[in-house]
Amino acid sequence: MVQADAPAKHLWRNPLPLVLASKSQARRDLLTATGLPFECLDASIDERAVEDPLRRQGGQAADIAAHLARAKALAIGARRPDHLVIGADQVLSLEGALFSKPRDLDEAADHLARFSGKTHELHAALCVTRGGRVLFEGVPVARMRMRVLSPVFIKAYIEAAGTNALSSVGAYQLEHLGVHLFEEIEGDQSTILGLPLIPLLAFLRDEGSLLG
Ligand SMILES: Nc1nc2c(ncn2[C@@H]2O[C@H](COP(=O)(O)OP(=O)(O)OP(=O)(O)O)[C@@H](O)[C@H]2O)c(=O)[nH]1
Repeated sequence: MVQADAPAKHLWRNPLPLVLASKSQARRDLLTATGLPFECLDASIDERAVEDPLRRQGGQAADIAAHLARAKALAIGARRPDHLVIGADQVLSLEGALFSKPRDLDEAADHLARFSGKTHELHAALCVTRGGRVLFEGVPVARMRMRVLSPVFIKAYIEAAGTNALSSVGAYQLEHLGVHLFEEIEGDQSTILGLPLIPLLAFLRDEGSLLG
């Protein structure tokens, strides 16, 4: 699916649209907001196969996220060798412990109880490739200070959020009910939602595909 009527297509200097290697609705919405023409393809890589060995070797959150973002971009790049392909991945870290998306609502509640009253980091890796070559990589970080959550609140929040709590790495969607969870946030909204747009657009301007 290519965004045919991209509102900012007049800013786009590349004859080919961008490709977003992602099944994430949040990432698709973020790239749509830029108004640039793009196609979405799900990389469908086995993230655990990439992540588990790195975790066993003591890999840090930023390194793991960067490996996964690169793997997604390169996997789709093999199908779109002439396009600029964007891969992204997010890893949450709390006091050295790494968290992926919760598998069920009980685990989502457990994650929130562990995050309660503490500051966790969201490492949002971005990778842009073309023709099998990595052209840009970055891992901006957001710092999320969560307020102290009572068990009663966590239960009510999970009931209200429902399965939306399973679609994001921190069991929250900041632009929806997740905003109730925080005391202070340090970082760009697009970094928190999983696709750091500021560094992406800066790269595209430097590379010449986007009008500067
Ligand atoms: N809507 C929303 N999504 C968030 C938020 N924080 C993190 N996410 C999403 O959480 C998901 C993190 O999981 P990943 O493994 O990086 O990505 P994914 O969902 O598997 O999607 P792929 O890009 O196809 O790998 C991404 O889809 C992020 O967009 C948020 O505050 N709001």
